[in-house]
Formats: sequence, C-alpha cells, structure tokens
Amino acid sequence: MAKAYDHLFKLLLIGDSGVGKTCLIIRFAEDNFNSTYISTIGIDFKIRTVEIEGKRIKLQVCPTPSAAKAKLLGKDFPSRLELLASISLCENFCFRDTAGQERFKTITTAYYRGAMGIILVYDITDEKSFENIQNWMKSIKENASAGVERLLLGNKCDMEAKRKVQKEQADKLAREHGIRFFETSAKSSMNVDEAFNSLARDILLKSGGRRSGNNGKPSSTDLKPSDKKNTNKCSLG
Ligand SMILES: Nc1nc2c(ncn2[C@@H]2O[C@H](COP(=O)(O)OP(=O)(O)OP(=O)(O)O)[C@@H](O)[C@H]2O)c(=O)[nH]1
Repeated sequence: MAKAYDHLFKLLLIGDSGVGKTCLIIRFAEDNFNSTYISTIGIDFKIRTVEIEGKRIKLQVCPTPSAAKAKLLGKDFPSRLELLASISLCENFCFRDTAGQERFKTITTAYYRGAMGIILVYDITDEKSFENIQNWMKSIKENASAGVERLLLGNKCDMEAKRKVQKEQADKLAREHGIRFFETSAKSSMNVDEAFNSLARDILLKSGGRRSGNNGKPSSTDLKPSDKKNTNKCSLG
C-alpha cells in the first residue's frame, strides 16, 4: 500500500504558560477553538497532513508540558505529579521515569532533540511572555539539535485593544535571530495555517525536498493545507 505521506516532521511549540500554544495546535489540527483554559498537563499531540510543493507532509505537533518548561527556564522542578504528566508525551518524546528529577535534563533535551521545527510563542497582550522569548531562544540553543528550524509567533492578535507588544519589536527580534515571524490568532484562525505551513516548508527546503525557484523563500500560494486532520493521544505507556 502506498504511504499516506512523503515526510513526517515533528514540531514543538514552546513559550510561557497561557500564551495559547495548545489553542494554536487545536486550531491548526482541528480548526476549532475552545476558550476554556486548562493548563497543559499530560499532553495530546496532534497530527495534520498538508501538501507543500507537491509533497504530502505529515506534521506531528506537541506543546511542551509545564514541568519541562519550568526546568528549561531554570526554575525548580514543580512536582512529582507534573513530572508524571510531562513524561506522558508522544512517540519519540515518550519516557517513563521512576527516579525523579535527576533524569529530567535528559527528558527535556529529548523533547528538543526530537523536534525538527520549534515554534516560539508569545502573547501580544503580555509583555513578559515576549521578554521571555530570549530565554526560550537560549534554551533551544542549549538543548535542541543544531540547525533546527525556528519560527516566532505573536498570538492573540484578535485582542488589539489590549496589545502590549508592538509588531515592530517582534519583527526586529525575529530579524536578529534570522527567523520568520507571524502574528496569529488561535481564536479567529488568523495566520495559523500560514505559520505552520511556512515552518513545514522551510524544513522541507532544508531537507532538500524542494523544487527550484523563488530563491528558496516560501510563497504563501504554494501552501496547500490538506483536509486530513487527525488527533492522537499520548500515554504513560
Ligand atoms: N483571545 C484569544 N485568546 C486565546 C487565543 N489563544 C489562546 N487563547 C486563550 O488563552 C488561554 C490559554 O491558552 P492555551 O492554549 O491553554 O495556552 P498554553 O500556552 O497552551 O498554556 P499552558 O498549557 O499553560 O502552557 C485560554 O483561555 C485560551 O482560550 C487567541 O488567539 N485569542
């Protein structure tokens, strides 16, 4: 039987708690939005297959669980419960840890190492979440594979009246790091497909699966999200 996809890309979303990582993933994978806030504990990953440059790309997307985030930002590890939650991640990110904190570094490094693309998310209404992007960049440098594709997203752009972070500030930061930047809204779906597809396309181009033309820069007209949307549950396995 023919394979349902040509490439599998694993993506990771990171950023402060509450910036909208889970909602972005749900919007992308299921075209849905739920305003009920439940902080990510024990995570689902989502899958959606898109078509880019004639290739079917299966995107597997995970948010970083709270415990991993805390450790990556150098804070104390929150609790045993959160450790258990954090190790319930999917496929390559799946670990069982009976020893506790001492092995946590290995786990967090593995989150990053498994990812081919990392999406850094801040909330345009929360200045602190934008300032922390620098810390997230640092943790990518320390933990991720060299050359991992990165993308910066300013989420909640539907909340213009409460905006604290100007687009120009983020544009500048993205330029300094040589990465793309979008303002998105998981609520209105503004730029969500565009952002994920642009990252997938950059990974595809980097991996050599590209046609020539357009100077290697993505063109939004080349991006064709397919209808296939899917969900998978992670388990403590
Ligand atoms: N107005 C608006 N609210 C949003 C948007 N995205 C997320 N939210 C809200 O922001 C809150 C946090 O969203 P989550 O997706 O759970 O945030 P998260 O980054 O996954 O949070 P953690 O799991 O704690 O890391 C929820 O109340 C969402 O409804 C958006 O684009 N616009």
